[in-house]
Amino acid sequence: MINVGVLGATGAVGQRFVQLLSDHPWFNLQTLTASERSAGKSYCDAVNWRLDEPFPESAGEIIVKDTTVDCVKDLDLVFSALPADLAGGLETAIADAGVGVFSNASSHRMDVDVPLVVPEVNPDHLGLIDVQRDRGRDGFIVTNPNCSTIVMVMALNPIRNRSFSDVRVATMQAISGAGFQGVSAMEIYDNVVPYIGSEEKKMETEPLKIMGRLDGSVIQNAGFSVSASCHRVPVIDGHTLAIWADVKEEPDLIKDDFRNYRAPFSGLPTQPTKSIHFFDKEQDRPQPRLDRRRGDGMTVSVGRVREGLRFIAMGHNTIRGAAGASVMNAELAVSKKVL
Ligand SMILES: NC(=O)C1=CN([C@@H]2O[C@H](COP(=O)(O)OP(=O)(O)OC[C@H]3O[C@@H](n4cnc5c(N)ncnc54)[C@H](OP(=O)(O)O)[C@@H]3O)[C@@H](O)[C@H]2O)C=CC1
Ligand SMILES: N[C@@H](CC(=O)OP(=O)(O)O)C(=O)O
Repeated sequence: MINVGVLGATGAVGQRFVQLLSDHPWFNLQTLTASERSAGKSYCDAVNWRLDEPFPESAGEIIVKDTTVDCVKDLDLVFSALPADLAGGLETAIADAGVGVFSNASSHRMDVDVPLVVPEVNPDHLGLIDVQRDRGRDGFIVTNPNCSTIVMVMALNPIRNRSFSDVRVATMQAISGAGFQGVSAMEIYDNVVPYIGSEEKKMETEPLKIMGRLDGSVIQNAGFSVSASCHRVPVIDGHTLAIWADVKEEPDLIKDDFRNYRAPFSGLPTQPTKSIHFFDKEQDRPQPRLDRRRGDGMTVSVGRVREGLRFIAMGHNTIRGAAGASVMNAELAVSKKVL
């Protein structure tokens, strides 16, 4: 077993990590950290459990620690669900101390030697870990993308060999994406908020790195551009995206791409049987309430493929878009014997 910890274990993403790791076949969940407000309490007393899954009793008696390098330096790896303003310095220090860091936070995503990985899309980018090691780092940092970006690149992946240069996307993002303190009921009930800070820039830059090519020790960005408009809607979990791409081929060929898509590997514990669920006939799918739990929250659903090329993609933002993505990245790294 590989000994792991979760940083920011009491938050929206941290709770998902604890849920996914409390009974994991490869990872032994040893350490949970949060702010000094939670430190010293048992996890069951510190956390306000808000997931639609039973509380994992095996984690309940773990004493939550303040988030420091010292309290995780003896672990093999940590999963980070820290706020981005804290994650930058702490993740660097933890990786330098010899621990593998799998992070959800945005702080290191665009660092030139840090892989920004979606396992089905760019597994080879884990090769950047060697670049970190070559410059003397004992541990390493691997990041996963922004939750809307993940859904988009998963949906573009089956058609990546069709040539496109211009991608446009409008998002309808769930409330849980803003974290537990993020959006008040007065703001979101009976409403749509057409602004999510920094989200559009992330969606316009991260996909180019993820779908780029690892050339020696450098990522060559993909050769398309993205224009994004991001919106918060009154949905608890599940980000829905309307995507336009300037693909020339007929929609029937593109439907075959989605229908026939298979992940390039199999057997990781968190990997869904189907990475993409394609709605061939139903005109009113995917929908977050009906489709977000497909593949235990790890499947991205695609539908309404029309000429243009226009289609809809939807995925669970705190599972496929965050904690599940990071756990699967770690499983991929273990399977590639990176640890
Ligand atoms: N929500 C989502 O869908 C996604 C989130 N992310 C990223 O994941 C990260 C976590 O997001 P989310 O879970 O939504 O955030 P939350 O606000 O729900 O949780 C924040 C966590 O960080 C801890 N924390 C806060 N301040 C400190 C501090 N000073 N020192 C140590 N720990 C602290 C909190 O502990 P305490 O309870 O003690 O305050 C809590 O465990 C962010 O970087 C976010 O951008 C990425 C993709 C998707
Ligand atoms: N901003 C995203 C969630 C998030 O925290 O993303 P990032 O890790 O890129 O800041 C949302 O609100 O749905």
